[in-house]
Amino acid sequence: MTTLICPAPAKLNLFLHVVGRRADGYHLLQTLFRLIDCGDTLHLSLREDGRIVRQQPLAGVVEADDLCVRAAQLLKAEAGSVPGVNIRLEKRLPMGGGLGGGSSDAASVLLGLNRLWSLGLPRSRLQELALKLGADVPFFVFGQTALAEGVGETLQAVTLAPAWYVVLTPAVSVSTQAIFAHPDLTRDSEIIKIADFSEASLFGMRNDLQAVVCRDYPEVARHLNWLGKHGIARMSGSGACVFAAFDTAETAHGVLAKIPRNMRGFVAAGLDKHPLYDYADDNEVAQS
Ligand SMILES: C[C@](O)(CO)[C@H](O)COP(=O)(O)OP(=O)(O)OC[C@H]1O[C@@H](n2ccc(N)nc2=O)[C@H](O)[C@@H]1O
Ligand SMILES: Nc1ncnc2c1ncn2[C@@H]1O[C@H](COP(=O)(O)OP(=O)(O)OP(=O)(O)O)[C@@H](O)[C@H]1O
Repeated sequence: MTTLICPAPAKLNLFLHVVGRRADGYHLLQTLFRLIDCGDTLHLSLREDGRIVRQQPLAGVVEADDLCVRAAQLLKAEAGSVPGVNIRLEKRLPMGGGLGGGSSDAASVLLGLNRLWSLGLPRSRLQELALKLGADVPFFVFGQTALAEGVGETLQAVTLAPAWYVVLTPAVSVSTQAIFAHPDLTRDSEIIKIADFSEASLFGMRNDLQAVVCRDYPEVARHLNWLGKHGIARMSGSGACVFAAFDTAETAHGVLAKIPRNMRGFVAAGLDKHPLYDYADDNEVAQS
């Protein structure tokens, strides 16, 4: 049986500013996404009967809501007749962790099936489909460090220096929807000119979701306080995970080695390209 093993790397939001709100309630953001070399793994095996089958349960997520299954169904609706697939997910990323695990799984299914089913869809079309699954999914299909605007669908590639991140994973799950709906959330950060962005300006930036998450989840505040003693600590996405960047792997591992016994975390390197980047074509003509 043909099986593709597809990594689904996590992301960090190196900053995240909420700059407005759309009529439909979705928030307008400016954020800097970076992939890291840690994530879930998907096993996609070709079936011959056209069915999309999830091979293991996922805690708290019924099959119809599973972003992996929804991504495969979306691609099937786009492509028409397809062979079918068995989807097995090795889940490592915390759910509701702000690392984009579910979004990355969905993007890896889109990219993986584009290859497994020989669809030849261009990246631009896969990004449009990705947005139907969630605001973070287009970034993973884009597959490079990116400044994002809108709800996350307008993406511009940027180059960053190599970095190693200490990521702490508080044992709480934060609902993205609840944080964006929070009455105390500030939604009026000044819009930055993307052309003016430089890596040095990251120091003055923030995650606008962090204050409300810290108020409702003291565990997130505790992890930020500890990490803040060793570097510039910030929350990723809508939390709960927090991170700090270091110039060398050794420094990052040195900090991780000191974490208190009642905290968990890992070190991951910044990734410049998605491992499945080549599974989508950037040449629009390729589709015919
Ligand atoms: C916080 C981030 O992770 C930053 O990258 C994303 O903005 C969230 O992206 P995501 O997890 O893919 O979120 P979605 O699944 O699209 O949205 C979950 C819920 O969060 C709210 N939501 C999400 C994104 C956004 N820009 N504004 C919102 O208000 C909406 O109520 C939505 O129903
Ligand atoms: N395959 C999947 N993996 C993880 N979560 C899924 C999946 N399918 C659906 N979900 C739902 O999506 C929710 C968000 O999961 P995810 O792991 O992407 O959170 P997150 O890291 O906080 O995301 P973000 O950074 O985008 O806010 C989960 O709580 C779960 O209900």
